[in-house]
Amino acid sequence: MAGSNTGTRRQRPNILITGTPGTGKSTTAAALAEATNFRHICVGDLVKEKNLHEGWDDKFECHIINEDLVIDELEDIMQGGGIIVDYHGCDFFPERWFDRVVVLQTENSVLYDRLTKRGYSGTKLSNNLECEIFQVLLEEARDSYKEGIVTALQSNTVEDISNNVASLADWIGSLRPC
Ligand SMILES: Nc1ncnc2c1ncn2[C@@H]1O[C@H](COP(=O)(O)OP(=O)(O)O)[C@@H](O)[C@H]1O
Repeated sequence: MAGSNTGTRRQRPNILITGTPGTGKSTTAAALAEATNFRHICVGDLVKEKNLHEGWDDKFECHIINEDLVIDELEDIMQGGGIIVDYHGCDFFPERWFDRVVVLQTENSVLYDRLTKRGYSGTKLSNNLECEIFQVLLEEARDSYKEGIVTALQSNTVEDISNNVASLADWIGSLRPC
């Protein structure tokens, strides 16, 4: 049964897809949601849509997320299971929300191309590349969740996306009651 890691009674698992910006979280989460009929929640979009922030950070060129508001917004939704959350951070979510935490990783030259295409430059570009080089999100995930539920997956090619989605969909299928 889903939720066995957390002691919850969810019929379907919740999955967190995290990683440095540009590693393919949204693309992977959307494809997995389509394959499984799960609901994809992109926390970055949610923060903008529902104003769950405290303004704009000029230095890092992003919204200053209000973590408490995000948790309040999602708490009830997460109880039902079947949610795929994507966000470039993972240490502030309640541990009990997730049955599986996936950290996407991308080779630096590939990530550089993706981020420059997205218009990142200067400090924002170098901060994100460093974040990937030093595996900041993998360490954050390992510090925040039980070892057995954290998986690092490569996300360099379109084939990687298909393989990652297929293996996560298989895992979800394997949890379904007979
Ligand atoms: N594994 C991959 N192979 C090829 N292109 C990818 C891959 N992952 C992401 N991309 C491309 O990189 C860009 C950023 O992907 P996105 O899913 O928005 O990343 P994130 O949500 O982690 O910021 C998109 O143009 C997407 O199509």
